[in-house]
Amino acid sequence: MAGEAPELSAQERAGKAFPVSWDQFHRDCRALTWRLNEVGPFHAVIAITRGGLVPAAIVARELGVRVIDTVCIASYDHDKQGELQVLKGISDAAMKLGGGTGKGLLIVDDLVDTGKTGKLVRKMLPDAHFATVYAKPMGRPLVDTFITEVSQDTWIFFPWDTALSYHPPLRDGAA
Ligand SMILES: O=P(O)(O)OC[C@H]1O[C@H](OP(=O)(O)OP(=O)(O)O)[C@H](O)[C@@H]1O
Ligand SMILES: O=c1[nH]c(=O)c2nc[nH]c2[nH]1
Ligand SMILES: [Mg+2]
Repeated sequence: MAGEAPELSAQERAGKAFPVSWDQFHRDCRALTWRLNEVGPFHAVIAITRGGLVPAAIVARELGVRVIDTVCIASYDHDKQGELQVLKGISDAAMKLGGGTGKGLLIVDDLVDTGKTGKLVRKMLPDAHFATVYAKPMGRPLVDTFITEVSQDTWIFFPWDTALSYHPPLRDGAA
């Protein structure tokens, strides 16, 4: 409608940017594994796709876990969160390994923001251990282990979503 302010995306509302390089992400995933190594062993890793696939591969490699399953959830369309859609649930084989409740399973995602995604997966596997690399305050209570907390008004830019580009000098008004 004319005169109405356009709705801001989650990224625009966030305001602050936290860009993460591949190198930094790999290091943070390794740091996460150091913590998880004290908690395991785990029968399987469950990656929340798609963002959880990259940390799940690194964590599983470091922990020596070879059984990996996915739970496929779509919510953010680029940077706007809509209704959560479970596109693929946890496999029967992984469910069996976790005794039906997720005991001994490790859920991995790249981050928790509002916690909506994490809450849904926790409902599926209440006894699983939930690990993320990054956590914002709203989602933090849902996570058992994470590495870095960023403020709620920060948008994390992952290396698989970004590319190197020219940045104007601060003097010319760059943020
Ligand atoms: O705590 P929440 O507010 O629910 O947000 C966190 C979720 O959002 C992102 O996934 P997204 O839905 O963008 O899908 P993707 O992993 O396929 O990029 C991220 O990877 C988490 O899974
Ligand atoms: O790339 C992303 N960065 C974020 O901070 C975020 N929060 C929810 N979903 C997200 N995706
Ligand atoms: Mg995700």
